[in-house]
Amino acid sequence: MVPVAAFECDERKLYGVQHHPEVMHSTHGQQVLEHFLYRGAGLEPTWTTSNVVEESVAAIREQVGTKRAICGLSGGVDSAVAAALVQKAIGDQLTCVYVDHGLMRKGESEQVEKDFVAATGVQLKVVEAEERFLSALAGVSDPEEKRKIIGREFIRVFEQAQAELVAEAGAAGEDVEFLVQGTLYPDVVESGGGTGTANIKSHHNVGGLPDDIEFQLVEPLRRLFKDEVRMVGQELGLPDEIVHRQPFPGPGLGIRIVGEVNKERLDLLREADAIAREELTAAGLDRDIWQCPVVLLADVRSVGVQGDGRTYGHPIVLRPVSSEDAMTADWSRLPYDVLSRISTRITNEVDQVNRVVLDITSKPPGTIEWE
Ligand SMILES: Nc1ncnc2c1ncn2[C@@H]1O[C@H](COP(=O)(O)OP(=O)(O)OP(=O)(O)O)[C@@H](O)[C@H]1O
Repeated sequence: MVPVAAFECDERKLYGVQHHPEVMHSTHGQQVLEHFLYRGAGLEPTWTTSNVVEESVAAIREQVGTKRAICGLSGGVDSAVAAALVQKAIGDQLTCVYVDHGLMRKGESEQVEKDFVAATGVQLKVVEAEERFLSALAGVSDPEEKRKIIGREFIRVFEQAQAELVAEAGAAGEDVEFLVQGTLYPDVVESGGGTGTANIKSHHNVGGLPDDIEFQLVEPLRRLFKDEVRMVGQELGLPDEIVHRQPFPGPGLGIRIVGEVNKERLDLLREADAIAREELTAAGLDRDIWQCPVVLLADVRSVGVQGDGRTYGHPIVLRPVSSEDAMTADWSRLPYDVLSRISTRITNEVDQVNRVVLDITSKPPGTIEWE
């Protein structure tokens, strides 16, 4: 971390550094970089969230003009912040679409439908599609099959909503030409840096948005990293639950039920997951863990004893992990008393669950999600 050489060059000093000051755990890494940029290279620290917001708003207005735009909201940070920025720039020229597939966690649809709308004033079209998704998933337990079905249904539903909006706007003599995407800088790098009219991130869990769409993209987060996106979200006054949401897969709880997915099982899992999240938050652990999938082993039963009787119920798995980038992960060493509270509450409060187990596998070999 110590500078190993300093050259005179163009009246400014260039410092050579021996290792990776940008990596979060490098001691004094931040200081070394600040020194290099502000003193060595003579740059000014002008990056502030309010500058970023101002500049993005101006750029979006310039790009979209008087046309209309749409944006799919997933409940995740990226699309929420992207939508909030675009809303700030062009107001009611933007319409957001939220597909409620019935696979969200407890309270998440309300966060999008009520809290996000209240914080931003955005126009939102909600598509209630729970029944459609659940009937498409009926009888399916293979994980890949589930993902495909959810992705396929999502695209169909989204396309339909999109077509309706385009038709409504057309009837009013307006054009919908833009689609807002929450593409971040790492996505840009990953996909080779190109820009243009579509090729939406192809690694999407949900299957992504349709790739034959004829919209121009508005991607206000293209130059930001995740932590910067959260800062911008905060600056825009978005609810904490959205800004600090941990990663959650597009197919939602559909891939956290090992076995067939149905409403009853989803409700059980929603309860168990809500308890785990509540206790982790109460213990102040949200920022220490990367995410904590809660999984229902619907195809497994074990014997238990609750009250006066014998039970034959399902196990719930807790999968708390620590990670920097989700490529590798380690299981989080959560305090025993926190684990104990979660276990006691889940077995007491969630019907048909008589056992809570902890997943202590790192990634690799185990993935973060079970399916
Ligand atoms: N339920 C949904 N309703 C409407 N749009 C959605 C929904 N789920 C996903 N999308 C759209 O598809 C994009 C990709 O979905 P994915 O779940 O992979 O998101 P992501 O890349 O993790 O970003 P985010 O943080 O926005 O969720 C989202 O950014 C959003 O625009």
